[in-house]
Amino acid sequence: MDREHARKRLAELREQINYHNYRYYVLDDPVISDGEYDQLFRELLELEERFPDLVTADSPSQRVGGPPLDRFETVEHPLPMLSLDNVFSEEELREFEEKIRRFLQWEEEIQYSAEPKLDGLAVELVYEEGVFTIGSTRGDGLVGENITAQLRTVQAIPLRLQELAGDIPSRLIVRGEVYMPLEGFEALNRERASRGEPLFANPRNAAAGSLRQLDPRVTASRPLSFFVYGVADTAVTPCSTQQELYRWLARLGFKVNPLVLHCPDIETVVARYRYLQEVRHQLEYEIDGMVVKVDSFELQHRLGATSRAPRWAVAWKFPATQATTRIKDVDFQVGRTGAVTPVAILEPVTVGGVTVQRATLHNQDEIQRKDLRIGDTVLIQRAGDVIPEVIKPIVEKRTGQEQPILFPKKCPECGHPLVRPRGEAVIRCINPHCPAQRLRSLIYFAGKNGLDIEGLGKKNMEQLVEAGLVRDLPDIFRLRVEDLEELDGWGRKSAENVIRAIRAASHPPLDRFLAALGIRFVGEVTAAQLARRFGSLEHLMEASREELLEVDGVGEQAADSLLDYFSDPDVRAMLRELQENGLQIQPVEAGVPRRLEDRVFLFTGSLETMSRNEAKARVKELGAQVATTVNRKVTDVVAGPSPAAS
Ligand SMILES: NC(=O)c1ccc[n+]([C@@H]2O[C@H](COP(=O)([O-])OP(=O)(O)OC[C@H]3O[C@@H](n4cnc5c(N)ncnc54)[C@H](O)[C@@H]3O)[C@@H](O)[C@H]2O)c1
Ligand SMILES: [Zn+2]
Repeated sequence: MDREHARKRLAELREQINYHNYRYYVLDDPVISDGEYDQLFRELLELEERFPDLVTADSPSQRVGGPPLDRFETVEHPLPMLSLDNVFSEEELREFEEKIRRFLQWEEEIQYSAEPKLDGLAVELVYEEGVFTIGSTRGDGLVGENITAQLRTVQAIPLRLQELAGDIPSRLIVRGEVYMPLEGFEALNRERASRGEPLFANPRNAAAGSLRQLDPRVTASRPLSFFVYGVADTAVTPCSTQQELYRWLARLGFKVNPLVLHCPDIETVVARYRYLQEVRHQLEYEIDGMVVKVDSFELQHRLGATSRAPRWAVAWKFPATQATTRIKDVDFQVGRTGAVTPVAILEPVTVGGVTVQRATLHNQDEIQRKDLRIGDTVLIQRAGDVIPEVIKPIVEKRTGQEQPILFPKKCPECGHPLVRPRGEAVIRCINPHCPAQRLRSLIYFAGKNGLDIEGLGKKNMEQLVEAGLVRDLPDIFRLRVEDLEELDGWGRKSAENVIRAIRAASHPPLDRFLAALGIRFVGEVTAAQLARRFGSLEHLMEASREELLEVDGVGEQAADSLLDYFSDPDVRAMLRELQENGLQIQPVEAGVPRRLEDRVFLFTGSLETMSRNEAKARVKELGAQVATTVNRKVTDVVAGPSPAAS
């Protein structure tokens, strides 16, 4: 690019970034995702590096955040509150260390503090003689908003420091992040949607919007919390490293994030990043990366800062989880239980390295609450293995050409009229012979949560159904090697393997078999309780409504669903046929002691002697429940030997 082009592009970028800064920092209502913003910013930095004389004083690269809102009084920060430079790969992290080494002419190992990068809002808290006096936002780094009254409502912020720590400096200025736990964020957005108010794009914007409320009572009603991560001036503390500082601050009564880790070298930092990336979706709050800080205060002082960020710290961002794209159309999918789920067909977009073309819209109510339309530009999110979802429309991008999303009246698979049972959010096809439900029941029955028949995954099952070899569950047990080996891409060997796997899976214990049937409202846990209470399929099929309701975990809906299911003559015929074709259900000893009842397990990392799925099945057999995220109900955490697990 020549100079003239660069000048033009830079002006464009500055204008765009300033607009997005305004949407983000002032309105708490961004119109692009953080990942997209980071790309613009990166392009700006790269161009400015190539053409240093084109850097202007008002460039976003020279500044922090946005101006304070004039509805608040301002607070001048005694020492500037800076941003952080970003890195996006291990290579860039190592360059960061190299730069430090050159700057300091330092040969020895550099020690670090590696910390979750909390996705909230930076605040500064001033304590005079141990008493909280002034609290402010970062603002533009030099001047922030006075939100003392609002911050007083945040329970995790101590109003008075504990004196246990010995001498407290007469004036102590701490900094940290106010954040909104995910559960509270989701509840807040649901509430806002039901009142027709605009949704927050993420917990960060929700936290910022909640803190910058003129009426502190509104702030008090929002679930905010706080983690401390530094002080303005380390010289007033008795500490000489970041780690000592955290221990000291904890003794004063501050909440320090439990995942902060002291790293003796850069290798440990890298391992820690991988670890945090693995557990991030199990945390109760959102993190968008890891902050790496040089541990020693002496080195921090020698390194100093630029006008925008300290040289002794860097943010290593996680791959993005959000992006913006357009809803081209909406598809309606019929699930195993007949539920009809609207799925947005998207303009393909990459999120964290994966191309996303579809996202769930959940149900009609969600669509209405979020006010989504075909043609809308939307913010989407793909977090972990979870199905991508549409967070909200970007209303600013509407052209007037958007179309409402209309639900079909008839099942897209079988044409049967759809119904919406009273009190339910979903619309269903209740035709028990609906082909969509059949196929999905078959897939579920043979899948991981069912009999787990190796070689009969989704793809193969679809092929068998298409070839007319399987229509209903009993057909699985009628399959012969000769039928399978003829199929496209099979052959003798794989046919034999699958037949062997079917035979091996044909003696399931009653609870497993029940779960595999995929009866509505009867999940694994309920299936296990039912098996234990009734012992055999015959007894269960004869159970009355009252008897069913006596079983733990069986409510009215599950009881009705079971009665409906077992009273259907087609189902009875199907169950008989299954057994005639070689399926032998193993009775379960009624009333065996269940040693882990009332316990809730959480597994993280890979385990040594069994797979995670195996371990989960094991504890469930013993009566425990399994959680997928850290929450208050969890009683036991089983962590695999991840190198840096804390
Ligand atoms: N979507 C948009 O339109 C838009 C617009 C502007 C900014 N942004 C987002 O904001 C970022 C820039 O914001 P920024 O200047 O606040 O920088 P930043 O959020 O990337 O990093 C600095 C901030 O990290 C926070 N932080 C969290 N944990 C920390 C810890 N353990 N130690 C120290 N600090 C910690 C602090 O609040 C600090 O101010 C962008 O990279 C982008 O993700 C998005
Ligand atoms: Zn149907």
